[in-house]
Amino acid sequence: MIALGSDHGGLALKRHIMDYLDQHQLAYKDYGCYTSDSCDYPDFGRAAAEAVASGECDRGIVVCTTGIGISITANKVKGIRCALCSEPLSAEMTRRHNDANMLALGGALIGPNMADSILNAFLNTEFEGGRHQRRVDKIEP
Ligand SMILES: O=C(CO)[C@H](O)[C@H](O)COP(=O)(O)O
Repeated sequence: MIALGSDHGGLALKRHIMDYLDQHQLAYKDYGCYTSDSCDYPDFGRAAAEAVASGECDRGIVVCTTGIGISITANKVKGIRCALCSEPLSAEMTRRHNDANMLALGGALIGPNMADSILNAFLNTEFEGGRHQRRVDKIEP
């Protein structure tokens, strides 16, 4: 189960991501926002991140205009490792090395084809463990 969250600036890309997940028969829960009315990204980034941290969802994907504010928000939740990615190699590497459990995207920066490439990498790459597990264990204060 994938937790989704966005503000108004990420809503269009989040809707594209929902289509992608539907096409790949991957289940998701949308923690808002639900309309294009101006809203506050921490409300929805935190809700999605808490769903991942609690185990209710396995991974999360969050979107705001730049992806920055909503990734900062998600990373304030204990247990969340949210990676802001603008190309697929970063998405692959953050899974392999950081065991990222959330992905952040910028709705104004990422087109649909690039989003699909990033999603393919994020959702289909396994954590390598080993020395990377030791480092991930040191992240939480
Ligand atoms: O990217 C964001 C945060 O990092 C927000 O989407 C952005 O700040 C929203 O701005 P506005 O209210 O002007 O649409």
